[in-house]
Amino acid sequence: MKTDGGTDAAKRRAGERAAEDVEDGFVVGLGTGSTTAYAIEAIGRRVGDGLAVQGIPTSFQSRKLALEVGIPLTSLDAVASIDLAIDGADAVVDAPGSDAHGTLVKGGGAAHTREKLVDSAADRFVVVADPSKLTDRLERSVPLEVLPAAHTVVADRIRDLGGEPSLRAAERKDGPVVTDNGNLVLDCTFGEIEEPATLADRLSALPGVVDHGLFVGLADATYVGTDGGVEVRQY
Ligand SMILES: O=C(CO)[C@H](O)[C@H](O)COP(=O)(O)O
Repeated sequence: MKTDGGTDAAKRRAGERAAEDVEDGFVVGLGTGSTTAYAIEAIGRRVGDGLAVQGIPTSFQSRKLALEVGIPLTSLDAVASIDLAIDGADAVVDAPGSDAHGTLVKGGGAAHTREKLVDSAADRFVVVADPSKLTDRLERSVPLEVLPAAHTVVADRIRDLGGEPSLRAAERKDGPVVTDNGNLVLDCTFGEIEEPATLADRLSALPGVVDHGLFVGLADATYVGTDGGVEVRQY
């Protein structure tokens, strides 16, 4: 799960900076991916030093890591609120002055449905990223988690919307990626996405789509790890 060189150091800085925001007694949403993993490890170290927190994982991967580093876990239906969610992103729109500023594309790890559920339920949602994730133009493909029975129908609707869908293939298994929820993933390219909020509404309206990887208006801040430290974008 580790990446190399500067990017890995930047991810670590961002993740560890976000972990500093966790306060005693917090319920914390634990996102998925290599950048969030640094936050989870840092929270685990603070738990070892006596910090009392409860984590809500967003995937099998983040649950496994949280258990390994000693973070007590709970679930969304067992808490009244989530104080802070920390999560990574595949793309972060960095265009101050634009309506899309702070929009995310997530789901590179096929965990975006549970990530959106937890991140949107949190009082504060902090994105952790390295500089390669920042973009002023949103051109990245958007993952859709779809019911298995719906993948061909949804693919047709995506083409109707001007997109090009591709069923995500598993790397070390014949056949497709199957999400933690037992569904499939369609990665959909739309060229440049000029109005992410409009596209997000259209994708949400498609029968058979469980959720999509566009996160519009959800992030409160992005912590960007850099060579020398961490830059903070507040939204
Ligand atoms: O959305 C995600 C998983 O579904 C991840 O947060 C996203 O892919 C970023 O991962 P990484 O921190 O490894 O670059």
